[in-house]
Amino acid sequence: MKKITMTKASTSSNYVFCYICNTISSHRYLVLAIAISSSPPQETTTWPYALTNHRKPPLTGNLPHRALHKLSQKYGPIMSIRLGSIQFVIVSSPEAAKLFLGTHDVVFASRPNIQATKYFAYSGKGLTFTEYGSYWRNVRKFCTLELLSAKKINSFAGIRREEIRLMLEEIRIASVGRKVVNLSETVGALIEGMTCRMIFGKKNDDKFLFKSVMDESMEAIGIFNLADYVPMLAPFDLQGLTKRFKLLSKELDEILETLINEHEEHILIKSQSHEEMDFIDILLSLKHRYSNTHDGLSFTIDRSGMKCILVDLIAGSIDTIKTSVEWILAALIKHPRVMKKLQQELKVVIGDKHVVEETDLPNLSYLHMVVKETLRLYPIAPLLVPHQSMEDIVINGYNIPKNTRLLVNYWAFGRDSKVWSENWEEFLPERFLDTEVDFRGHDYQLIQFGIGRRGCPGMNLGLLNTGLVVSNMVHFFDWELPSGMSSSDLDMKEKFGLTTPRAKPLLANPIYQN
Ligand code: HEM
Repeated sequence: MKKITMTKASTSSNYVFCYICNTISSHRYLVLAIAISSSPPQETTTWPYALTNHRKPPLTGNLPHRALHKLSQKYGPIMSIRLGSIQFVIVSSPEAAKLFLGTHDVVFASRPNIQATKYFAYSGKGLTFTEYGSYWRNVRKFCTLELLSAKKINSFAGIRREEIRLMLEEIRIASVGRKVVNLSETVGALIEGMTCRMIFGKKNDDKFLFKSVMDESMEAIGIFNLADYVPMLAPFDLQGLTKRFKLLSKELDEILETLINEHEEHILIKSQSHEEMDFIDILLSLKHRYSNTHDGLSFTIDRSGMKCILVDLIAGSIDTIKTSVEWILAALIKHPRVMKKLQQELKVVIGDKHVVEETDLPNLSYLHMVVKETLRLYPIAPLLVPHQSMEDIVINGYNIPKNTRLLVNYWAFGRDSKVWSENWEEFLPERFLDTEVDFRGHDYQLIQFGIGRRGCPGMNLGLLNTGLVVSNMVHFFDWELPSGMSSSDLDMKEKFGLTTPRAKPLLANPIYQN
C-alpha cells in the first residue's frame, strides 16, 4: 500500500491507493496473474460482496472489514482504493458516514451493477441491487407499505408463535436427553421456516428446496468476480462463474415460477376470503386492485419484478436474522453475568407464561441493550451493502467521481474509542442505559441496518424476530457449553460473506428451567 494524493482537490493524505493500482496496466496483469495461477480453490474466501476463488483475496485477506479498519487507523476515516477499473471509497467513522449517508445521501443512493445482478436480480428489477430512480422508489414504497408495514407484520404473529413453540419443544426434548444442540442450525431452521411461511405460505421440505438453491446462489454471488473489476475479461468466464450463475438462476427461477403459478390458481378465492395473504398473494393481488400507495405500480411490476422482490426479501431476511440471534446467544453464553441479568428481567416481566409474546418485548429494556451491544461488536453486515455515486461530488475537499463505490465499514465504528470510550472492547450492555442511541434514530454510531434512503426496510421485522427468539431461548433454558468448556473458551471469530456469521457453529447443552 502506498499513500498518494489522488485528485486535484485533495489536500491531505486521507486517500490510499493500492500500489498495484498506481499503474493501471501492471494492476491488470497482476489481477490476471492471480486468477490464472491459482490452483483449484480449496475453500471459498470473501472480499466485499464478492468472494475470491483464489486463496488469498486481493488486498484485504479473508476478513476485509478488519484489514480495512487497520488501514483506516493509518490513513484516516475516508480512504480510496482502486481495484481493476473500479474506484472504492471506504468510510470508517460515524462522522464520515454522516457526510456520505446523511448530507450527500442522494448522491450515494444507487447500487453497483455487478454481473450477478443480471442473473439473480433480473437485471435490477427489485430493491437491493436496483439502481436509484423512480422504479426503485415505487417498489420500495410498495414493500414498506404493503409487505413490511406494522399491520402486515403483526398479521404473521401466529406463524411466529407456532414455529417458536415447536422449536422450544424440540430443545426441551434435547435437554431431557442431555443432548448438545447445534444452535446455529436450530435457529437457522426456525428463521427459515417463519420467513418461508410469511413469503410463500409454506416451509422448505423435501420437495420444496428453495433454501438450498438460494444458499448456493448467495455463495456464488459472493465470489470475487474478476469480470466485475476487469470487464474485458468477462467473455472468457475464467472462473466459470457466468456458467454457474446461469445454472443457479435458472433453477431459482423455476422454483419461483412454480410457487407463483400455484398461488395464481387460488388468488381470486383467497382475496375474497378471510384467509391470511402471504407475500406472493399480495404481489399477485396488485393486478386486481388499485392502490394509491403505489401509483401505477401494477403496470410497472411485471413477473420478473415480482420474482426479484421475492428473492430480495428472502435474501434480506433469513441469514441476517439467523446471524444476529446466533451472535447474541453466543455473547450471552460467553458473559454469564449478562445472561443472568437478562433472565432475571424475563422472570419479572414474563413470569410463568408458556411463551414470551411479541407484546412483552417493549417491556424488556435490558434485552434491547443486549441486542444493541452485540450488534455493535459483532455486525451482521460489517460493510453494509455497497452504494454507488450517481454524480461527481466534492466531499471534505476530495473529488469523488461519478460511479465510485462506497463501502461503509460499520465494523470499525464499534471499535472507535472516541465514540464508545476506552472500554469499547468490553461487552457491556449497560453502556446503553439512560441513552437514546438506537438503530431507529439518527445515530450514525449504530447503523447496523444502514440509514437514509437505502436503509433496511425490514429493520422492524428483523428486530422483532431477533428479540422474540432470543428471549424465548434464554427464558426457558439455561445454556452450558459442551465437554466442560468454560465461557471464556468460547471462540468468537467471524467468517466474512454476504452476512458475517460465527466461523464455528454454536453448540450448547440446554437445561430446562421449570
Ligand atoms: C437483523 C436483521 C437485518 C439486518 C442486520 C439487516 C441489515 C441490512 C443492511 C445493512 C442493509 C443495507 C443498508 C445500506 O445499504 O446502507 C439492508 C438492506 C436491505 N434489507 Fe435488511 N437487514 C435485516 C433484516 C431484513 C429483513 C427482515 C428484510 C425483509 C424482509 C430485509 C430486507 C432488506 C432489503 C430489501 C434491503 C435493500 C434496501 C434497498 O436497497 O433499498 N432486511 N439490510
